Amino acid sequence: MAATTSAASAAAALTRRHDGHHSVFPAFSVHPPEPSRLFLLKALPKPYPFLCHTYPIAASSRRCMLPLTPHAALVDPSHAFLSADEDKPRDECGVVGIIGDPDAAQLCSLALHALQHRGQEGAGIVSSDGSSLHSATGLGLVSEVFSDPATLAPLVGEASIGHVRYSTAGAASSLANVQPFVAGYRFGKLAVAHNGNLVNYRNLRSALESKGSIFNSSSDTEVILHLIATSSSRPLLARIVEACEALEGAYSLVFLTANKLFAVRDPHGFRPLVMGRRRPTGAIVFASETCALDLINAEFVREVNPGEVVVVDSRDMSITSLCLMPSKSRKACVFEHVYFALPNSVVFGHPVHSSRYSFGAALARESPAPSADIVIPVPDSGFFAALGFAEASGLPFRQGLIRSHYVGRTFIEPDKEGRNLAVKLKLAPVRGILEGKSVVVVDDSIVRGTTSSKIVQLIKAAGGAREVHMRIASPPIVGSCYYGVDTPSSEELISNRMDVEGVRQEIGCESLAFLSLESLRGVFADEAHMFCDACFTRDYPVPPRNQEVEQLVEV
Ligand SMILES: O=P(O)(O)OC[C@H]1O[C@H](OP(=O)(O)OP(=O)(O)O)[C@H](O)[C@@H]1O
Ligand SMILES: NC(=O)CC[C@H](N)C(=O)O
Ligand code: SF4
Ligand SMILES: [Mg+2]
Repeated sequence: MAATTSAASAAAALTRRHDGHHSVFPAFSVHPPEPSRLFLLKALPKPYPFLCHTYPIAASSRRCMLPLTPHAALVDPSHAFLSADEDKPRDECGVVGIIGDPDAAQLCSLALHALQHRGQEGAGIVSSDGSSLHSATGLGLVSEVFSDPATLAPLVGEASIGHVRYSTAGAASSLANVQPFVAGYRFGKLAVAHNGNLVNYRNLRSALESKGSIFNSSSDTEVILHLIATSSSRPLLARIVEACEALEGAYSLVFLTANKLFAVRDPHGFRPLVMGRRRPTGAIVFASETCALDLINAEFVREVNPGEVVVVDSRDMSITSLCLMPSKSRKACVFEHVYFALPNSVVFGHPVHSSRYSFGAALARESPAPSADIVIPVPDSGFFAALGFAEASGLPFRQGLIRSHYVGRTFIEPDKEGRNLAVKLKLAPVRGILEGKSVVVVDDSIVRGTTSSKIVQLIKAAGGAREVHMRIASPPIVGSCYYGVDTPSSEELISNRMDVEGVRQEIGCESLAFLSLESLRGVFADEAHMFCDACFTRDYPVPPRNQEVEQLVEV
């Protein structure tokens, strides 16, 4: 009975992803601002709470106007949004910034849709009409948050920033943590969207709180706004740089004011951030991945460089670029290429599909499976590595697992029963392809091993395969990430608990091999030292800071 209930709840939870693949976006039309909407908190019907805000820019008080938007007030505690599946490396956030286009917010929503794979907990857009900021944020997928054209309609203006969230710090289910954040400070309003994670945010927050700052969210990102607001530097650019100098860890940021868009990348360049230009209007676009540029007809111009601040002024569309932060060794996240980014994106100057293909080909050379009959990919992110494996080994490539389009990248269900069902719902074996065969199964990574062990069972029991040889197109994950990927704690990582033979036995396959670290690095050749691979090596470019800052209790 309990199992049935658990299975039913897992199925219900999983199918909530359905809308994400069949969303209908509103036509590109700019609605005139409605004066009655000023300062109007607009709560749309469940299942997802929403917020629409209009912020006057002109405010200039002697004190900073923090706290931030009063999102928390609208959170319905009874609404338990998709809690994250702790079993997976959760995706990370995606950011977008557009300036110089009359359809800025609509384009932003499309770009966020292209970045949906980077975060599915919440989405938001803030626009500027030159004097006011307008904001809409909500929990859930982009298609859910912006399903009603009335949510986008108030987001007028020719500039906007957007965010899709997967939390690294601060509760996933809290609307208060959904970005972009908007804050008032001495010289007006400022919005920010952040991809990454700050390793020293607890210390920064504690220091700010001891000076009187009041925080509205539990997200690390909020400290950035407080640092900017409390900076004594001028102009805003100098405040942003001063704030960033206090940050440790990973941050690809976009900021929006009444008439400026800022794009900033941390000095190591952990997370991607690219700049493009829309062909039809000449609008400047910033996005986490090039797939977002492609969708909105923007040409790739270049990456925002590590440590760089790019400022675009809407009044004359002038672009200023400053490398103001002290230079540090480049440490681009290699896991973007292994798993996170979409294969049609070019990340850190390398096409993702091509690096995944090369990982698979290298794996075939160093760990072949000569007795196997066919190679099958674990969809989606194992696809190109499996293709590379098959072509390098001369084995036929077959689609032996079909992936449901209605189940997202990650899914909820904290208990084992639910997880088993989740894999069953997501992946189905094709018996006609697998029956009686010796099969090489290629996936991009193993985190806790749940997916792999369930796949082996599926392929053998339901698919009728004779043998399963697992090949993983990345090295064993032995360390948690502190730079924007919410991997489980190191104790939960299966390769941190046992050696390859132990993992093989746990998964139940005939053979198991991971790509070696040397081969992973070999794919990037001379550039390998410019990549972070700490989750495979525990060689952390920025030391993680685990110390908890004592919570002060007022008596
Ligand atoms: O060892 P585990 O804890 O099971 O996690 C590893 C699996 O999770 C990821 O897939 P995911 O389903 O998140 O996304 P995808 O559909 O994009 O491959 C990854 O590609 C592996 O298949
Ligand atoms: N994955 C991310 O980039 C998350 C951004 C931010 N640290 C948050 O938790 O919201
Ligand atoms: S630790 Fe791993 S996931 Fe995190 S930034 Fe480094 S390579 Fe990427
Ligand atoms: Mg997968």
